[in-house]
Amino acid sequence: MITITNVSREYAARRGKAPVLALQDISLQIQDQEFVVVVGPSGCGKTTLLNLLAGFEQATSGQILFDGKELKRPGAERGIVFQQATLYPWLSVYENIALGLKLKQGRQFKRERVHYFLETMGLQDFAQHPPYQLSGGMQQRVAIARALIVEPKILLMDEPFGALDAQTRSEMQQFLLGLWEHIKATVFFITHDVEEAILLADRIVVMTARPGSIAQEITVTLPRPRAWDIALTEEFLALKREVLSILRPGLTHLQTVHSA
Ligand SMILES: Nc1ncnc2c1ncn2[C@@H]1O[C@H](COP(=O)(O)OP(=O)(O)OP(=O)(O)O)[C@@H](O)[C@H]1O
Repeated sequence: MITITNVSREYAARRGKAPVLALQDISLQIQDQEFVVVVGPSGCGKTTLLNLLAGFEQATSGQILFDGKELKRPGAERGIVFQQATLYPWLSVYENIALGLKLKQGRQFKRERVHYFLETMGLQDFAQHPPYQLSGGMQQRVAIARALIVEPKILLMDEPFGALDAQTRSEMQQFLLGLWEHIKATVFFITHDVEEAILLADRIVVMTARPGSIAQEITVTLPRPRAWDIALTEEFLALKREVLSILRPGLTHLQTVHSA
């Protein structure tokens, strides 16, 4: 479990600019195997929060506990997937996935693990290809495999499908849902896309504009497994309206006036 208590993060003043308070007084608990999605306006501190959980940055005040221990630096129990797949172009898909495994774990073990993930990700025919020969969605699958191969307890995902076209994005959402049912790791996922948030999440954390704080937490009780057409249900639309009314209160008001 991750417990974030009264966390704030200020970036120091730079080149004559005032300091930036990116996050203000964030308190949040993330349960084991929960799928938590953070949505919020641009610049509200979503990536800053993820970087704190990754251990890339330190809170200015407050505390983050991971299974009761203070979280201060990166660790193998936290896998990270960014918007760009950030793969090594001179290594094959196989080698990119194998990167996280240590040599001392033995060749046989390594080979089996990589093959397991190649299969799970539907990449078995591309093992020896360099990543730039793969589509964007496939490259992200390699990045997810690379993060998962060390069996992290939590997967931190920063807009992982943000750079993909709509069709591939939808496929990757379904893929991630299936994978998550299977691996049952905790997922902490950042997105701009409200529909993506509702489709994936057990709980949506809606943030305010900068300085980012938590506007509301919304539990998503839609049944699982979920397919894309759940977005057509009344329950889904009600959730969408709820999230949008927090993110863009003016817009929801206009829609109401228009449909009246
Ligand atoms: N290293 C830094 N130094 C100074 N300011 C920073 C730094 N990193 C982020 N910021 C500022 O902190 C605020 C929060 O940034 P952050 O990237 O966390 O927001 P975000 O919600 O992820 O944004 P987006 O949705 O656009 O990706 C922004 O105003 C940003 O300019």
